[in-house]
Amino acid sequence: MNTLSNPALFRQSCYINGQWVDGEQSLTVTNPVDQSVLGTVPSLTEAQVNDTIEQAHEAMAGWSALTAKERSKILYRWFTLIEANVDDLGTIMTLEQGKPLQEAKGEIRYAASFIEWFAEEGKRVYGETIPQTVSTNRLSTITQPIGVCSAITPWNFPAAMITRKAGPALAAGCSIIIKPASETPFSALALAELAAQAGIPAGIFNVITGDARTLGVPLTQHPLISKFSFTGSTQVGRTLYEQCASTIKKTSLELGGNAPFIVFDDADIDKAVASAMLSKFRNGGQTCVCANRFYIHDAVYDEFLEKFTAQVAKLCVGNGLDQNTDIGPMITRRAIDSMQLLLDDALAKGARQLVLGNEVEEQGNYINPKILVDVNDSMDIVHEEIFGPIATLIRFQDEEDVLTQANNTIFGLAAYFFSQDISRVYRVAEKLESGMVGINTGMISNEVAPFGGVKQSGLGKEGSHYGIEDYLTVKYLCVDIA
Ligand SMILES: NC(=O)C1=CN([C@@H]2O[C@H](COP(=O)(O)OP(=O)(O)OC[C@H]3O[C@@H](n4cnc5c(N)ncnc54)[C@H](OP(=O)(O)O)[C@@H]3O)[C@@H](O)[C@H]2O)C=CC1
Ligand SMILES: O=C(O)CCCC(=O)O
Repeated sequence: MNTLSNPALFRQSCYINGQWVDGEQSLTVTNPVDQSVLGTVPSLTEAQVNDTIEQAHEAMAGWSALTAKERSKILYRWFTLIEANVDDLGTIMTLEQGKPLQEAKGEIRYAASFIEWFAEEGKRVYGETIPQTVSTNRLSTITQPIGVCSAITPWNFPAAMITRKAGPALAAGCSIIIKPASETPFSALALAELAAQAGIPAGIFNVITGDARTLGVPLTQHPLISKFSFTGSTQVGRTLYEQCASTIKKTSLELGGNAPFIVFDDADIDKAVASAMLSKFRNGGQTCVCANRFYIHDAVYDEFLEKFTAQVAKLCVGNGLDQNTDIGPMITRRAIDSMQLLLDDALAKGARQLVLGNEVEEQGNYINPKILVDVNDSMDIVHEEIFGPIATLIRFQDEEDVLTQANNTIFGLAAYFFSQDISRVYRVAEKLESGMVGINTGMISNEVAPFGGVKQSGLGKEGSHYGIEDYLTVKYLCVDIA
């Protein structure tokens, strides 16, 4: 981290109640490029987490008493500081997460956009008046901050998944405690440093690190936590949802996906190919909204495959700090091992892997982009989240049939399709079982639109004007004026 222009952003302590706090034990954080040690972070005890929650609860009284406009000004300062430090924050992210530097800086801007958006949106939280049912009654609602919030976030978007939760929480008047993924805590701690510089009061934005199970228990079960938000795997989401049940917490879950990417015979193929590249290979394929299964109409299959293969063959695998790199290292060796199991299963069941000609030696956490053809529904790779740079192609002929295949999954996060027929656009968009649909585009994420899934991809919406609702309660007031 000695290349940072602002070394204060590299913090190796937790940020709790306005203080930098250490633990008796620590976790080591490594660079996925070569497993070299970047630094350590504390491994907190459950007792330290309980103290953090109590302090966040006390701090919330002052923060929620500010006007929305006062909170907005402070959040706006945080946004400005994040943008001003994009180079250093991007470097920290590339070093701990692996994604190419330009992509990392893009994520920092994306992360900042949630703070800016909710700084504004916090000022537009309204109650309402309701026509009475008894003439002497006056009925209305007020909205109030829900209380202390907790969040557990993943390594694939180490900054944006934090601000997408902290932005609305703070704008609503809540305090929040974040547990980032153990692979990528430094991006979270750098955000905490900037939160402090922005003047966010002590106890309102807290970042804690340590063993996931130890920290997860109080974050999901402490009675003073009112709302829990999680982004990560469906498997862990299920466990945390169960843990939240014991104290009936309001819960948002943004879990795994298995996005279909359908190219109809009336599609603009060049556009579909360009979008496929974005959707499949963003963050090396380690994104919950990445295309996981490509369904290509028989009539355009050969054209799509030829053009797609030509583009994939240009991708460069390497260190994210190198300017030419398109795909950095995967986050862990374990991630590659899981992909290998899916590949082996698919190849054993008749899939073919194309030779692209740009392959590098697959050592450490590096994996080449791959295209599999002759893929079918019997293969695990069609049903599980790949989370890596492997594109699987399936031919189809019939719209109804491809919809049945696309919907044949427990997941329902994102779906994409390409068609220039307006009737088909509405017909297919309405029938796809997913929370988000990209139509003639492979990029759907931004701060102004509701991000979230259906089925076992999760609960709730993040970003957009819906995103703040999860951090508010609606209180109904009934006044008898007789
Ligand atoms: N929807 C999405 O965006 C994501 C989906 N995934 C999917 O999950 C797969 C596995 O990735 P993985 O990193 O293991 O994802 P996880 O779901 O295990 O990790 C996400 C977050 O949950 C935490 N966590 C894990 N187990 C517990 C627990 N028992 N109690 C409390 N917190 C917990 C992790 O902490 P710690 O890091 O300390 O273990 C991390 O902060 C990926 O291959 C991908 O398919 C992964 C990440 C994001
Ligand atoms: O994969 C994820 O969980 C983060 C989604 C990134 C995005 O907002 O597009």
